Parts: sequence; structure tokens; C-alpha cells
Amino acid sequence: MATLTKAAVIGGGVIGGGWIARFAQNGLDVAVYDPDPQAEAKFGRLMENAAHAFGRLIDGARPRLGAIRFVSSLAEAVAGAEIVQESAPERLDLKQRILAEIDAHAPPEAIVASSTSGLLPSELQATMTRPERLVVAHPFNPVYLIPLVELVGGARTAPATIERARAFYAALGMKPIHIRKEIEAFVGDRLLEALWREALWLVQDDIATVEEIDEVIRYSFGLRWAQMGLFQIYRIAGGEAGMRHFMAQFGPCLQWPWTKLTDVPELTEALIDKISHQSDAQAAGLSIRRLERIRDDNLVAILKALEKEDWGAGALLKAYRAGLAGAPAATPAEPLRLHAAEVPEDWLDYNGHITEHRYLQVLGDATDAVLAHLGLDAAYLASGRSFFTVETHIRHLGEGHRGDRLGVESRVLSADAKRLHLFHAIRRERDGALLATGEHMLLHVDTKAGRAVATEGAMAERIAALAAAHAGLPAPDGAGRRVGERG
Ligand SMILES: NC(=O)C1=CN([C@@H]2O[C@H](COP(=O)(O)OP(=O)(O)OC[C@H]3O[C@@H](n4cnc5c(N)ncnc54)[C@H](O)[C@@H]3O)[C@@H](O)[C@H]2O)C=CC1
Ligand SMILES: C[N+](C)(C)CC(=O)CC(=O)[O-]
Repeated sequence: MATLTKAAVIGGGVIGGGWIARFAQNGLDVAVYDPDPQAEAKFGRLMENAAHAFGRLIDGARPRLGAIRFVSSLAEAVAGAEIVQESAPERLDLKQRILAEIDAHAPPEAIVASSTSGLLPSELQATMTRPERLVVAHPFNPVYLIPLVELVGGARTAPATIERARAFYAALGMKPIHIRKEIEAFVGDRLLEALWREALWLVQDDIATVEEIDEVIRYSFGLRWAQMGLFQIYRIAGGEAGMRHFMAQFGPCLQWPWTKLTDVPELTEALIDKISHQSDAQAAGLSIRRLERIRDDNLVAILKALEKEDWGAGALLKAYRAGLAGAPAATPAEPLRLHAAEVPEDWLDYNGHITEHRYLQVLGDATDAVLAHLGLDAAYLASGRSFFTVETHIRHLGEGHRGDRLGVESRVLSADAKRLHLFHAIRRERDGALLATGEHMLLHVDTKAGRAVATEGAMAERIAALAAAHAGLPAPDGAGRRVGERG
């Protein structure tokens, strides 16, 4: 479980958005400052992917979702924060200015972390009055799935800051690695850049296309790297004689040279055009959002496969999940917010509003999210138990339009051994308008016997805890209403 509870993220783009998701999914309340007026909407789309991925990765017990607030000033965001994650654009002058402002407004004991991909922490902390609390915490995209975070201290970083940061990121299911000496681009990006530089040469010299290079990687060493990295794989490639034999056999070719070494190809317009056109052809019409979903689903599958083998990033995932399962269940007296969706064109009817059955789709997905939250996962289904929805009442209260983001608040109205009575409110996120409610009765069933049976064990405990927490909330307007009733 997270060691801290209040975070601030400064800059909510690709990386800041990933941090917000990882923090909130681990129960931290997150305040965000980003001057872009579109930042919150962009984050909403990223969070949809992150929620989908986290739901698939952690299909059992999960921490409560922390609250996320976009605020209008940096000072407001960092007030009361225990960890501030700076994730603004990669410019030293800008970051120095932002870090000085964070330093002036954040509580003195807060950790100040920078997501920089390569700037030196000693330079970043130059404008800070409390430089000892600055640490580079360099993540990898998507932050909500990739575990590594490189921790790099500057000349004036306190060793205690590194240790606090290490404990904090580890508790989020991440793999913090302390890079002992500060160098530009640290370790991960040094390696990636060497490969990228060589790939640019190969494209420029018409040796291979963008797609062919990606195929070379994903059909060969890409498969090996996820589980054993570089050196251990080469050790095995040395045969029984191991690394010494490998070095003797392949060391000399470093001098031939096989590579263009460190020359950097000039990024001419022609080379940029060539790479962009080849990349467009490779994508074959798949949008960035679709590609993100494919990437995330594959990452989840790889992590889960490694988890079964108890190896590498999978062993880390296993330990993290065990920690979550062992942690006391956090069941605050507030509705669950587990499902969100954006209204696409094909959800609209001839009036230009969301058509009826799409409400049922959103409600059904929200019910699935609640069940997953309660522990309905593949293993539970395989054990021959599930839930069936046996009754539904939908009220249509407002009009949703294309592009609206919908968020669902879910409540347990009541539960007994076999029944689960749910109530969902679908709200438009922009203004909180209530568009529809759904009330549903579900039965817990033995799918082989085809009859309702009592829940048991962890499932029964989680339902009881949630029902007890929600029992303290005021009854939602419209719950139990019959069709045709007034008011
Ligand atoms: N994109 C990547 O693959 C990775 C990026 N990083 C690092 O993360 C940091 C952010 O990069 P991205 O998220 O990719 O960039 P981005 O461009 O997606 O996001 C940057 C965000 O910062 C906001 N911003 C601009 N000025 C600001 C200010 N004065 N105060 C607060 N926010 C401000 C922008 O509106 C934007 O939303 C950079 O330091 C980058 O090197 C680290 C790992 C991977
Ligand atoms: C391209 N990049 C240097 C910003 C990449 C990273 O920093 C890490 C990553 O996610 O590959």
C-alpha cells in the first residue's frame, strides 16, 4: 500500500497523466496543475486507458481510487502535498522555474521529484532553496503499467530523499533503481538512444524500413529483453562456457565496426519525411488511441505471463498483488467511481442524443467494474461462480451528446447472501449533470448447477464491507421508483 496519501502532479501530459493514474490507482489523492485548458479532457482519455489496463492487471483486491482534482495554480496544487511529481516539458529553464515555485509553496517535508528524461538533477536543483529534497524519478511510458523508475540524486540531494523516494515508488508496485552517478539521460535512455541512433542510420541508408526494424526487434530480441535483459541473455548465448566465451567470440566485432558508433545522422527534412511516411504506412490506419490500447493489453498479457513464472517484472507484480490482498480493505463511505466512457458518434440516435441501449451498455460496464472490484476475476468464473443480472430499471434524465465524457457513480443499495442490489448514476463529467440512473438486481449463481447460491469467503466479506459502507449514505433519489410513478 502507498506510504503517502497526498500527491501533486505539475504538468498533466503523457507522463504527468500516467503518474496521476498510477498515484490515484494506489489510493493517493492527486492535485494537478497544467496551464493547458485542454489538459483535463486529455487526461480523461488517458485515464480511460489506464483504468482499463489496471482493471485487467489487478483483477482482485485493489486500493480505493484516489480523488483527482485539476486546479488553477501550481501553489494550490502543491499545498499539503507529500510528494510533488514535476512532469513539465523538457526544458531546463522552464523546469528550474517550476521547481523553484514548487519549492516555495510545497510543505518543507514534501519530496520533490522530476520526471526529466535526461537533465541533470544538480542543474535542476540550482534554483531551489531546499535542494536536498529534489530527486529525479524518471519513468517509462505508459507510467501506469511500466514498473521501472530511475532515481537520480544531484550534488545537493540528501541520501534520505533517495530512500524515501525508493520506499514511495516501490509501494506503488514500481521498481525503483538508484542510478549512483548522475549522467545525462541516466541508464535507460542511454541504451535506448544508442539503438535509436543506429535505427535512424539504417533507415537513412535504405538498409531497412521503419516497419522492418520494428519487426526485427519484436520477433527476436524484444521477446528476450522483457525477461532477461541484455547480459544474462548473452551469458546463455556463450554456451556452457558462459560470458567469458561470449566476450571472446563477439567482443572483437565491436571494433570492426558493426555499428556506426556514436555518429548521429543529421535530422534533415528528407529523413524526417521518410520516417514519418514509413511510420504512417506501418500504422495502417490504426489511431494512436487504438495503438495505445493494443500496447497496453499486450503489456498486461506479458506481465501476467511473467507473473505465472514468478520472474522479473512478473515477480514484482506478484509481490505487489499479494500486498494488496493482505492489506486491510479500504471501504470508504462514498460511491465507487470505477467506470467512465466518452460518447462516440455511433452512440447517437436520430435526435442527436445518446440512444437508449448505449445507456444499458454503460450501466452494464459499470456493473462489471463493480464486480471486478469485488473480486470477480477469471479464477472466480473458472470456479463455477458468477453473478447474473435479473432485473434492471433505467431512468433517462438528461441528454448526452457526442464527445461528452460520462462518469458513473456506483452504490450498493443492499446485499444478502445471494443478492446484490446496485444503483448507478451516469453523470456528464464536464458539469456533473445527471443523465441517467440504473438500478439492478443481481443474483450470485453456481453456473454449473444453474441456481442461485450464497457468496462465500473473500467475495462475501467484500460485499458486506461495501454494503455496510454505503448504508451510511443518503438514499439516492429515484431508488426503488416504479415506472409511471410521479416525481
Ligand atoms: N513522453 C515520454 O515518453 C517520456 C517523457 N518523460 C519526461 O516527462 C516530462 C513531460 O513529458 P511529456 O509528458 O512527454 O510531455 P507532454 O508535452 O505530453 O506534457 C507536458 C505537459 O506540461 C504542461 N505544461 C507546459 N508548461 C507548464 C507549466 N509551466 N507548468 C505546468 N505544466 C506545464 C503542458 O501543457 C503539457 O500538458 C519531460 O520532462 C519528459 O522528458 C519521461 C519519460 C518518458
Ligand atoms: C523518448 N524519451 C527519451 C522521452 C523516452 C523516455 O524517457 C523513456 C521511455 O518511456 O522510453
